[in-house]
Amino acid sequence: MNRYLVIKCGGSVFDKLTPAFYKSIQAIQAEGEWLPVIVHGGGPAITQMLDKLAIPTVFHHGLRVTTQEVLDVAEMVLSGTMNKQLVSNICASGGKAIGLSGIDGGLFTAKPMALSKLGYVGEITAVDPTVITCLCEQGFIPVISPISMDDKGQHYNINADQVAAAIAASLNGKLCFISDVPGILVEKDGELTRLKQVSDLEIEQLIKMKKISGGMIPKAKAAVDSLKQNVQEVVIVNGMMPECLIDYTKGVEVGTKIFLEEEALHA
Ligand SMILES: Nc1ncnc2c1ncn2[C@@H]1O[C@H](COP(=O)(O)OP(=O)(O)O)[C@@H](O)[C@H]1O
Ligand SMILES: CC(=O)N[C@@H](CCC(=O)OP(=O)(O)O)C(=O)O
Repeated sequence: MNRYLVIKCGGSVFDKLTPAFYKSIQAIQAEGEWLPVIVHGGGPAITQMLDKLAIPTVFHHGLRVTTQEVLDVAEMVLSGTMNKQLVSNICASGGKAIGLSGIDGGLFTAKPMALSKLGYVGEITAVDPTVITCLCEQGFIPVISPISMDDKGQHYNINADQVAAAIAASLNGKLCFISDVPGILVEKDGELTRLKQVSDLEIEQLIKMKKISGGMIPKAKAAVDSLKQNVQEVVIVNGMMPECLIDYTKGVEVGTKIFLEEEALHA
């Protein structure tokens, strides 16, 4: 039984996470059943810094078009401000957190994404989780920024949901996306309703029908990809409910659970 719980903290919810949330990460580790590993984003903070520097922000299907100057800002914000803030928040709540990016310890490598108009947006080519397992075994909580490089040393900006999926797959763990919404929402009788669970095929349809849009597109796709790479379970939950993580580890139904239709048929 593999015990890694990868928790992806979205930039959308970062400012709203309370000390109770960070304490819950530390409590999960102390309880002993799960080894927490944090992957974080920081999209809104990158956009804010780009605005300050009068550099335009362009997104294509939920991914940031990344020129060299955008890459410099993304790395500064993600591996600098965001990563250290998250590490200090966990440490202040009693946990022993340590910050890393894909570059550190050769954690994950990247190549440019096929869509050339995205610039220095990377897709992951390999993950070597050794540094994570070593840190977790020593009682640390790794906090990972989604910046990496290729074999020539070129750095890339990678969507944090994709990084979380690849890390969870390499650890054969569970994956929990913490966002600013209670899960995947769809309109039902004029009201936005949370889907308790949703299959890969339904996600494809919802994206086609534009009922899943913006940042939820890479998240939903990363969730499906991770299941195809043997991640045990994936949920999207609301970080504004600090008890959501503890509830999840106790088996309480929270957020939206993603599943593969094919596996459900054979279950
Ligand atoms: N069907 C949907 N259900 C829920 N959120 C959606 C949906 N379609 C688009 N979104 C948007 O996706 C956002 C979450 O993605 P994103 O902002 O990238 O979050 P994060 O920073 O947590 O990765 C939500 O705040 C919401 O605006
Ligand atoms: C290529 C790409 O889009 N990279 C993201 C990396 C940060 C991220 O994913 O942040 P969230 O989790 O807050 O969305 C970006 O530049 O915004």
